[in-house]
Formats: sequence, C-alpha cells, structure tokens
Amino acid sequence: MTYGSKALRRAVLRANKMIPEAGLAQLTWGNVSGIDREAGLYLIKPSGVAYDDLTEDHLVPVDLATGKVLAGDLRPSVDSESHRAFYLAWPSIGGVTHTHSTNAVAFAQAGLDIPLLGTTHADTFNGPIPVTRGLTADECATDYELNTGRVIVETIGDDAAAEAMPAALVANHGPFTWGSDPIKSVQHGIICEAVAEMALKTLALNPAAVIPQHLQERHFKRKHGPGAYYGNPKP
Ligand SMILES: O=C(CO)[C@@H](O)[C@H](O)COP(=O)(O)O
Repeated sequence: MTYGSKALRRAVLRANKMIPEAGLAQLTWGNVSGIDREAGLYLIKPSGVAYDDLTEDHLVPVDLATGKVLAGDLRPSVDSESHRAFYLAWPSIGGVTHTHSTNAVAFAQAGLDIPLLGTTHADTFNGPIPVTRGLTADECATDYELNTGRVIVETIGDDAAAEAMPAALVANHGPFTWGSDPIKSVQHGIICEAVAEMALKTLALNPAAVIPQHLQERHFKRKHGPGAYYGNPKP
C-alpha cells in the first residue's frame, strides 16, 4: 500500500533534494515533510538517509493524530514530532522544513531575531523572524522534538500569524519554516537563510541600519494583499 498521492510524494522528494541544492545543510542536517490532511498523514524524510540516495519509496508515512509510522522499516526524521506540532496547530500549512543553515543558526545561537532591514525580507515575512525562548530542562528531557514544535507555535501564534510569518528560529538550534506546500516551505527556508546573511552583513556595515515602516509594510502587503495582517508580533 502506498501512502499519500503521487503528487505529494513527488513534491516531498523534490523539496528534500532542494535542501543540499540550496546549500541549506551539511550531511543530512535538514528535512522536509508534506501533509495529506484528508488521509490524516504526512510524509517525511527518513532519518539519516543521504539526499543523493533518497527516493519516493524512502519517504516515511506518519499518522497525524498519533505520530506513529504507518509503513516501512525506515525511521522518520528525528524532527518528526516538531513537524506534527505545526500541522496540528495550523490548518493552512501543507509543508514543513527544518535546516541548520549557517546564518540563520548564528542568529538562533545568539538568541536574536533576524531583524527586518530590507524589502527582500519584507516581501515574505511580516516582521523580524523570531527566535523562541529556550526550552526548559524538563521540556528537553521529556520530549525535545514535540516541545520544540510547541515553543514555535507558542512564539508564532495562530494560523493567520503562521501564514504571515512562515519561519522561526529555535533558540540554540536553528530555523524551521513552513508553507502551503512542501516546496513553498523550502523556499521560505532559502529566503530565511538569505535574509539572515543580508542582515549580518548589513549590521556589520551599519549597526544602526533600519527600514522605514511604510516601506516594509508596502512590500509585505504588495505580496500578501492589502488586508494582510501586518506587524509582528500580533497586537
Ligand atoms: O536538528 C537535528 C538534530 O539537531 C536534525 O535535523 C538532524 O540534523 C537531522 O536528523 P534526521 O532528519 O536525519 O533524523
């Protein structure tokens, strides 16, 4: 029995291959999933499998309600429970990406949001890309991956906020991004890493750099529509 449509399997495989193509991870430090909400499952990259070796048959089907593997002998990515937390919290998302991309991880390790300093950032994200609080010792000890997902949901907020801000940095860890489908979630990961690098270089040139509110708002609303929620965090 195969799980997930042919289109979903193809999209999740393609999205995972985009991670090394875009230089978002070394070795296997990244993973993408995509959801079939009607079937109540998502497909995720298997743990530890090299991107070059990855095929559609390797993708691991996971039950959305329980987190249990539905078929096959491969283990799902260790981050599966984080992905699942997003799918349960935000009905509008169709794909999740996690990477250890260098510049975004630098902000996560520094405990800093990625500041909104330019239109490249404003086109996609409705404000600074937030870094979460650190997980407590108990959260780390009990279920690190599920609690990682929960702390991101706590940081971002509801479905509308997740659509307007499809990225977050887990303190001392790295970026998670999401979107309406697996490919979009990786594209948001690519943009997250690009604006992290731009911000680092901008602040090195001018620590006082800022972007006028009217410029950032114009660009965000141009892409997301005049009624789009703007301003992060939500009032
Ligand atoms: O964030 C982590 C580990 O800190 C993971 O993303 C690993 O870097 C990749 O694990 P698998 O997806 O291969 O299980």
